[in-house]
Amino acid sequence: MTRPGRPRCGPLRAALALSLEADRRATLITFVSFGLRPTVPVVILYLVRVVVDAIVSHDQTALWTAVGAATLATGLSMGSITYAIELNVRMIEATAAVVDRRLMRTIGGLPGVAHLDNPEVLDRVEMLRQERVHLSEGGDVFALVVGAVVRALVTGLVLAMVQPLLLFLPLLALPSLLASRRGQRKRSDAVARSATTSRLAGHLYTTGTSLPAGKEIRLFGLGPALRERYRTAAADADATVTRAVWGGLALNCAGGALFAVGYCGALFFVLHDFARGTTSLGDVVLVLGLVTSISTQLGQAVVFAGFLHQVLSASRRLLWLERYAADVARPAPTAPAPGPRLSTGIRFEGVHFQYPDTGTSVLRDIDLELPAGTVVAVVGANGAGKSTLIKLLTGLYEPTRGRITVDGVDLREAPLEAWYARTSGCFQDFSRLEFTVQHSVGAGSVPHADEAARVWEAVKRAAAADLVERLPNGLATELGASFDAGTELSGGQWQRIALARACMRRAPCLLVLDEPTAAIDPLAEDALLSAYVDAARQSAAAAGGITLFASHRLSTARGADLIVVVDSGRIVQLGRHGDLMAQRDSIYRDLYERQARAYA
Ligand SMILES: Nc1ncnc2c1ncn2[C@@H]1O[C@H](COP(=O)(O)OP(=O)(O)OP(=O)(O)O)[C@@H](O)[C@H]1O
Repeated sequence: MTRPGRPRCGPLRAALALSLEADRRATLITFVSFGLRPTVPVVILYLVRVVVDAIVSHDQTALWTAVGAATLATGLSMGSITYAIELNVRMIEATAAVVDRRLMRTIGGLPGVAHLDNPEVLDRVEMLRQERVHLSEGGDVFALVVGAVVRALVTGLVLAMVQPLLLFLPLLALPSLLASRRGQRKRSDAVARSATTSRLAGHLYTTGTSLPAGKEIRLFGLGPALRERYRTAAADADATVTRAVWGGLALNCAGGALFAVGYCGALFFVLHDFARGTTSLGDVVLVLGLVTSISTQLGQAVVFAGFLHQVLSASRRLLWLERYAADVARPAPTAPAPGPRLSTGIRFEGVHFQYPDTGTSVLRDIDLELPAGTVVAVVGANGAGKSTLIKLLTGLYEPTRGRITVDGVDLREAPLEAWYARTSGCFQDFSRLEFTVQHSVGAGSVPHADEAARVWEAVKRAAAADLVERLPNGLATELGASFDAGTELSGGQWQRIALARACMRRAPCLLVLDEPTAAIDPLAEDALLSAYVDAARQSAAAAGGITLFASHRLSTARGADLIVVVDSGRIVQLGRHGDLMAQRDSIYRDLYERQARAYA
């Protein structure tokens, strides 16, 4: 597993940069406002001291000047708060959107999909999903911390003016703050330790509340078992974190007790000075007010320090993920981008493949030549390795050993994005993109997604015109439950939309169709497959394109130029239908005849 190197900037800077990127003006105003506002109560207490001393000494000018200044400070503070809070909320919302975009970009930018199989990456992504909110509050929390620090400094300064020894009082708050920091560390370590269990609990929750799983949950009476498994997983994750929180609380209490002793000492000290006549009544009022407010400030500082810790640990995770993405990025390509036309074809040379963090190879000793312009069928039993072969061909995974070449160029050396752009496909676990039909299909070629004529052409090539014509608003029909009045489609209808999406690129060098008709009725299946063979021939003529489909139904493979029979991760037979049927001890013929009898 790749270990990311050191990030280029610290977590605090990274968190602040997010707020500034989201809304610079709101962030700066929040800093100024939240940074200065906490000093207002200290200033007012100081003015109260002036008022008290002015009353004692009958100094009318000082009295009314101080009352006026206190009124002005309170008014300004009250007047500005609504505006500042409004901007603060705006800053948090805008930052949340920036964080989401960053996460989508980072995760979407990981080369291929192998990293999304990595449990450590999945755990970090899951934690980041949970902690996104802390990242969006980074600017806000930093402003609160700055405010607390400024207030502590001003309080210390004012106390020192009365009696320099009182300056030590705020210092007694330090152990409490350090204890809180340690407690927060324990908590976030516990969150990291329980990430896998939390991920499992999250999966169980999503399964228990999602529409697709709802049918089986009811039919099989899975609800109670699912809830019980969720309860156990959530309780496990929670117990780990709760233990850490209790440990942190004990430390906090010890720190708080130390401060309480100092607080009592300070009160005793000032009252003693007043009794001796070395401080004024105003000083006593001032010190009593400030010392009392220090305990509130301390409580706030502990909370803010906790918030800051959450922001920093979320920011560290984001930096880790970004660094990881940068470290696993493919080296600059040394081969040119594949051209628009395939001349010789694609070759597998001694390819082995093993999924990340698994001990077994699912593809072994694959040597295979797919000539340009051919229609290839990959057949085999469940788990034989058909989909994996397709994922390697499209560059979504890299071989663990051996190489795949396109017109003689090793795919690892070619620019991956350029190869993606020359391919198209419909995967077994195709996406149900809940957009309008136009955009759900058009997503197959983003530059042409808004061109209705181009989208219709793809819909027709996927033999899905009858489906789209029957929808209430044709191409403008909104699909899925994400829309208020979205049209829900059947499984087969969604697959036709996914197939139409695969047809948006007119002449790809490689078109892969993994079980393209699995959810489609047998009558439509025939029409669809002939449409594909026609399209494949056109693509072959235009771009030397290879059309490769994986299927369990061997009858669909009959017309292919090449049939690849895969069994337990190895190619066991290769050839045209007639040749394979004619071979002695042919696994293909055996399977074909058994299927023919079963479907007869
Ligand atoms: N993401 C993954 N991580 C680990 N193992 C995987 C993953 N995907 C597939 N496998 C394993 O790889 C093997 C081949 O799977 P693959 O999906 O390629 O088979 P298939 O021939 O397409 O099967 P089916 O006909 O059922 O779709 C299986 O044993 C499967 O358990």
